[in-house]
Amino acid sequence: MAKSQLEQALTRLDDAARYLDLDADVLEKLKYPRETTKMRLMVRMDDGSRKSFMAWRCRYDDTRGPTKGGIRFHPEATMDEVETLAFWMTFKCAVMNLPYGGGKGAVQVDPHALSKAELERLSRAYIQAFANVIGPDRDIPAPDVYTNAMIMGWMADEYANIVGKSSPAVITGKPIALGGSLGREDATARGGFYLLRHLERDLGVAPGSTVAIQGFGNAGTHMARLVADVGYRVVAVSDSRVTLYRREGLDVDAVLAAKAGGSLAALAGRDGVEALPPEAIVGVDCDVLVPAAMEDLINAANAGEVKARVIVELANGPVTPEADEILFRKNVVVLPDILANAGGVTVSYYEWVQNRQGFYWTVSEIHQRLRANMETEGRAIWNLAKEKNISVRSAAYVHALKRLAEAIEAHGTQSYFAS
Ligand SMILES: NC(=O)C1=CN([C@@H]2O[C@H](COP(=O)(O)OP(=O)(O)OC[C@H]3O[C@@H](n4cnc5c(N)ncnc54)[C@H](OP(=O)(O)O)[C@@H]3O)[C@@H](O)[C@H]2O)C=CC1
Ligand SMILES: O=C(O)CCC(=O)C(=O)O
Repeated sequence: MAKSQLEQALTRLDDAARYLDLDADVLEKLKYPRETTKMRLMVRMDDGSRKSFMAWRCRYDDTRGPTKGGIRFHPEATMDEVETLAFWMTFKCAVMNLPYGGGKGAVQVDPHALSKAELERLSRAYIQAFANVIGPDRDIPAPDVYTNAMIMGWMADEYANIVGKSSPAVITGKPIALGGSLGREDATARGGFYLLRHLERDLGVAPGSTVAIQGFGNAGTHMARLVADVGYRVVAVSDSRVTLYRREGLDVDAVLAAKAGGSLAALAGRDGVEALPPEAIVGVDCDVLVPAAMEDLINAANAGEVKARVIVELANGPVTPEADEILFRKNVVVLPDILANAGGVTVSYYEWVQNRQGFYWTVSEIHQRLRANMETEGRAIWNLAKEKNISVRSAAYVHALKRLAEAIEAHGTQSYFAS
């Protein structure tokens, strides 16, 4: 029988455990999600009918603090996917030494098929359903695929209505007007960008190197702008419909404008821009490939096509464990999701801290802190990978697992956290 997504993800835990002398309790604790709540949301449509949508929230592990992680609105969302994403959040928060465990949520819906009012009712229904699961000290959602600051604003408002008081620290990635943090909007890309720049010499890339970006939403668009601004050449970008490719480099401003105008394809054929199928981005000739969309993009079937020397995983889980082995043998360096896209949750943490203290930082303070955090954890993981001759992903898991194990043990052997 084929492995579930979570079973596949757990192979990374087993791999990391080989490098540490762990108490068996630690692995037993981390092998299963602590709590997954499943609810069917009933939402009134504009035409007066009611439609139902399956929704989940998983709190995978709260050993190191309240669970933290985004909410995804996607037609193919499943409980297995939510639990896997929550497992990754557990390790991501530990990689960055944030005082959080891992969580994630999703609604199985195509949000593009809803009107704005329907989307708002769906977002509020999610909070009505999960109000007892989430909370500023229990479980703190944020944006993910096909959710954004506007949706987080509606959700924070609904939570405030339910608990009868303003409670901004319950959700991060909010609009600035509702206590959102400066710098959260591009934080996922910026974290990956700071990591890439810090490791340039080790990786053998620099401004002038070529970049291909898969997925052109929050993570992908900001990454395109950041790398182009310092002189990297963005040769390809893709979304769910098309890959645009130009060997000499794309005009990033024009690409951003085309996407904002509704369709990347509008640029096809202009100035030598080629339009290819979305999946063609994997084999594009480039130095740095940046997956910024969904899981399993690079798998056993297409890993051999990768021409990039470096992969920066802004997406969660874009490389399967089988593909990881193929890439490692090909000397392709993968900067793994739990490190490379951790800028998002790190600035979410800053937002939560600012909400709790009621005092807000400037955007340059946010950028400075984020850069320092990415460089500290990134360097430690890079050095560990070199020292043990293992992949950067394995090193990131070992780095996080050490912290998780210490916390599990510190709770005491009779604690429910460790029992
Ligand atoms: N937002 C955040 O703060 C964080 C996000 N991430 C991860 O980054 C990734 C992207 O998230 P985010 O940018 O927020 O999401 P967005 O919803 O903003 O953008 C998603 C992008 O992915 C594209 N896409 C969706 N399905 C496919 C597909 N099958 N093939 C190619 N492209 C596809 C979409 O295409 P189209 O535009 O055509 O719909 C869109 O451009 C996800 O893995 C997410 O979990 C990780 C950390 C934090
Ligand atoms: O900002 C956050 O809290 C979580 C972001 C997220 O869902 C992720 O890192 O995958």
